[in-house]
Amino acid sequence: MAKNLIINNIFKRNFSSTNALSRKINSVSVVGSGLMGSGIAQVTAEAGYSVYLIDQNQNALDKAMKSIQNSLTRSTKKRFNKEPDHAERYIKDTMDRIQATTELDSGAEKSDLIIEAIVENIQAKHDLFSKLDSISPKETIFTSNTSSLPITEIAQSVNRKDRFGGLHFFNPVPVMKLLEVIKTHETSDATYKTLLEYGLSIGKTTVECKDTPGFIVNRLLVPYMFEAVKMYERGDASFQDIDTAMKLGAGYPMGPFELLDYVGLDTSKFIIDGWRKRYPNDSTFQSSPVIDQLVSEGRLGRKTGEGFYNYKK
Ligand SMILES: CCCCCCCC(=O)CC(=O)SCCNC(=O)CCNC(=O)[C@H](O)C(C)(C)COP(=O)(O)OP(=O)(O)OC[C@H]1O[C@@H](n2cnc3c(N)ncnc32)[C@H](O)[C@@H]1OP(=O)(O)O
Ligand SMILES: NC(=O)C1=CN([C@@H]2O[C@H](COP(=O)(O)OP(=O)(O)OC[C@H]3O[C@@H](n4cnc5c(N)ncnc54)[C@H](O)[C@@H]3O)[C@@H](O)[C@H]2O)C=CC1
Repeated sequence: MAKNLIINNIFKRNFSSTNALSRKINSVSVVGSGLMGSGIAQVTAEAGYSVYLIDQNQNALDKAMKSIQNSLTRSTKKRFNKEPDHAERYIKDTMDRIQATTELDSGAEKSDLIIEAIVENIQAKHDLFSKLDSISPKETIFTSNTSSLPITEIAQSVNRKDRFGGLHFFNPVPVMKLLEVIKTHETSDATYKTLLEYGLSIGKTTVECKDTPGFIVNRLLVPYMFEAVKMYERGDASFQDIDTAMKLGAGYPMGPFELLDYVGLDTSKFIIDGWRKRYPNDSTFQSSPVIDQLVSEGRLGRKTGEGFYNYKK
């Protein structure tokens, strides 16, 4: 009941403010098939869209398709508990809706919506979007799943600034219910409405965000996580005890170090390095010698089997 009320209120708020017509989305390209892109492709395909999952790296695509299959197996086990045939068909139908490819053109030429989930680097994102701008139909809407870069800055590389917004998902995408939908000064009402509708169609609860640093969640979460790292680096507490304290004392599902490993230490480093450059006088974003060291050793967290914790055992 309470959940429906919240969703209804979100509907009212979202749709009362504009008469703009949204655009129908049939086909979605997700560029970047890592941790986030694979989850975004999965939930989009589960909602019935036809999905192109695009990556420059064939191994990453193979790994993504395996992880989607595993995730679907996990979630359908409970959902279709007494109907294993339904579960099997659901998984097959969902997988069949996803086309994995290294060819950017093949998806971009046919998609109504493109969701970018590549590495957190402004130059890489600019290079990608300027290519996409030249090959995609002019109506196609572009979005970024960036954790920390301003959407307005990413959109500088394209002409269609009215058809550009942010769709910020949370990890693990199939489980986390929130979707931050970001509007820049140039995002049109029709584009924004389409993005909100897409979010609801994949079963997420949407929140409306301005293009402010870290949007809502990361503006609060990133400083907290880096305070935890500094506490550990000062020797005030072990990282294991900080995790235990925040789980049992503050009710978080994961402690900050477990979460850093879960997000990926490379991505976390990209975020903090980027914010330090942008806000050089803010001590919150000082570099972390411990994270720099782990990243230089290739210990990137769960995805490599080791970060603060060891997952290989
Ligand atoms: C600079 C610093 C860095 C900044 C970071 C910025 C990054 C961003 O831009 C934004 C982000 O994403 S921040 C990260 C947000 N995510 C979190 O905080 C996750 C916290 N952890 C959790 O919620 C649970 O531990 C979690 C849900 C993960 C696991 O829950 P449990 O510990 O209870 O474990 P399970 O019992 O195994 O799972 C619970 C239910 O979830 C299902 N599940 C888990 N993973 C899944 C997956 N990958 N695919 C499908 N289903 C999955 C699992 O099956 C289970 O379902 P039920 O059996 O139905 O309950
Ligand atoms: N890891 C997390 O918890 C979250 C990350 N994000 C954001 O999502 C984006 C992706 O993050 P992750 O999935 O964690 O990264 P990841 O490192 O797991 O995956 C990135 C993928 O992009 C591919 N790639 C890189 N450049 C490419 C290009 N030019 N064309 C095609 N593919 C390319 C790589 O081969 C790799 O497979 C970043 O912007 C990150 O900030 C957002 C929310 C949560």
